[in-house]
Order: sequence, then structure tokens, then C-alpha cells
Amino acid sequence: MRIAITGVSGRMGRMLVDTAATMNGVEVTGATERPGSDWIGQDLGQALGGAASGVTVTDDLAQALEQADVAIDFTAPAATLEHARICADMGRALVIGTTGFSDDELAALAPFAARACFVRAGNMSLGVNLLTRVVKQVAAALDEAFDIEVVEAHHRHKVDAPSGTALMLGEAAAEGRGVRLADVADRGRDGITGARKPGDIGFSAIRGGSIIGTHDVIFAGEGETITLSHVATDRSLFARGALKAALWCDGKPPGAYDMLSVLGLE
Ligand SMILES: NC(=O)C1=CN([C@@H]2O[C@H](COP(=O)(O)OP(=O)(O)OC[C@H]3O[C@@H](n4cnc5c(N)ncnc54)[C@H](OP(=O)(O)O)[C@@H]3O)[C@@H](O)[C@H]2O)C=CC1
Ligand SMILES: O=C(O)C1=N[C@H](C(=O)O)C[C@H](O)C1
Repeated sequence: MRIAITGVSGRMGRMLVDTAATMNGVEVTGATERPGSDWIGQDLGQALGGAASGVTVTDDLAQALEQADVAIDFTAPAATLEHARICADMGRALVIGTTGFSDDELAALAPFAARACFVRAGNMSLGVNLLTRVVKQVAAALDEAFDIEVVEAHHRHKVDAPSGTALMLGEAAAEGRGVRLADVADRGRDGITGARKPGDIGFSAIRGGSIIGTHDVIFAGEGETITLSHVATDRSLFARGALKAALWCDGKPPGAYDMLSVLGLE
């Protein structure tokens, strides 16, 4: 599978190049960066401090996709939307790891996914996707006597909160409870907040240092607490998931898919 990586100089972009080199059946044949980046026009391998790879970094995804079957995108919502339009126009699959979309941006993404295979997930790891199933089950088994709180921690560079993973876990808890997350989410407490509303699902975000990604879903009852946790210790985890999704897209009809489909966890 020939892969174009967008935002290739970023933390996940670099990790995707390194991880692809260790996996069978995938080859990085295209790479993009933001217009104006120092990386544009450079050989990808040399830009990464290694040997020449024969892949030139461009700011034009359409050009990168001429030699690729699928794009993998870990950039930022506005850039991802533009990449989605290009993939849809060219009939190329797209794996989206970007997080922090607004509701309007997600609505704008949907028509593009109707024209090619799109896989999107706020977390590409097996562990987190499996955890969403467990959270749904536990939330379904417990009533509102158990308060649900999602606590996440990430590195100091992360720009969005709650994390995409926290929102996936919150959605799973809401689904288990049979409610809409939008109706019960409590996404920021400060000052005299009043007592906690029964049934709310709370979110808290910690930012600091080089934390890769830690998520706890807390079910707090009277006299007992259940905590379900996931700790990421290596970004290659997300890259492996994204590359697996790219391989999975081969021959799939157009549509919006998630990692539960890719991992067979539905
Ligand atoms: N789903 C998952 O499993 C995971 C998701 N993520 C998400 O992925 C996203 C990226 O994370 P991370 O790699 O840490 O962030 P980085 O900021 O390190 O990387 C993003 C890269 O995208 C580049 N970029 C921005 N706009 C464009 C554009 N128009 N064309 C090409 N490249 C562009 C940025 O350039 P510049 O620096 O110049 O802006 C940067 O190099 C975030 O939303 C994060 O939450 C991260 C890890 C796992
Ligand atoms: O920005 C990150 O780093 C991460 N983002 C994703 C998220 O928002 O949940 C996945 C992972 O936690 C790392």
C-alpha cells in the first residue's frame, strides 16, 4: 500500500515514517507539510536526518497522492478538511487521526467520506478502542448513583481539550447510559459551580511535560469507586493503528469508518 503522510514534520508525522519502515506491505511514497515550511522541496529521508528516500516533501497533497493509494492525516482540523476534499476528489482513502474538530467541522467532513473510504478515530490504539467497549458495558450496568468522570493527561504541546480519546470514552459512557453526550457533558469547572448534577459526565484535562496520553474513566459511587485506565507509553502505538487502518481500506467501499471496524471490535 502506497501512503502519503500529511504534516510529516510533526510528532505523529515523523512517527508514521519510522513505523512504516518496520511494517510489511506499506511504503511511504508521498509527504506534505504546511505551505511555507522549511521542509517543502527537501528529500523526506534527508529532512529526517537520514539517507535520501526519493520522496520530496510538498505542500500539495494532490501531487503527493498521484503516487499514493491512501493519505494518513494527523494535522489540525482546518488542514484535515482540505485534505479530505482532495482525497474525495481523487477517490483516495484517508485515515484521520486529527482531533479537536468542532461540530460544524465534523458536519463538513461527512460529505467527503461519502466519496472514498475514510477511517477516523480520536485514538488509533487497540487498547483505547477496546476500553470504549468496556466503558459502555460498565456504564450500562451502573445507574446515576455512580458519577462518571473522564480525566486525561497529555504533553504541554497539545492544543485541544478534552482530548479526542476522552470524547470517545465519554461517548461510550453516554451510549451505555442511553443518553446523548451533548446533553450531559460537563467540560469545565471553575469557581462556585454548584453541586454536581446527577447523570452528568465530567471531563478534566491535565497538560504537562512529555506525557504521551493517559486516560481514566472514573465511576464514583457511595463508598466505592471503579477506575478504568489506559496509559500510552509510546506514540508508535498510534502510528501502527493508523497504518493498519490504511491497509484495511484496500478495496473498501466509500464511507465513514472507525477503528472498531478496523480492529474487528464492533
Ligand atoms: N488519533 C490518534 O491516535 C492520535 C491523534 N493525534 C492528533 O493528531 C494531531 C497532530 O498531533 P501531533 O503530531 O502531536 O501535532 P504536531 O503539531 O506535532 O503535528 C502536526 C503537523 O501538521 C502540520 N500541518 C498543519 N497544517 C498543515 C497543512 N495544511 N498541510 C500539511 N501539514 C500541516 C503542522 O505544521 P506546523 O507545525 O507548521 O503547524 C505539524 O507539522 C492532533 O490533533 C492530535 O490530537 C495525536 C496522536 C494520536
Ligand atoms: O495530541 C496527542 O498527543 C494525542 N491525541 C489524541 C487525543 O486527542 O486523544 C490521542 C492521544 O491521546 C495522543
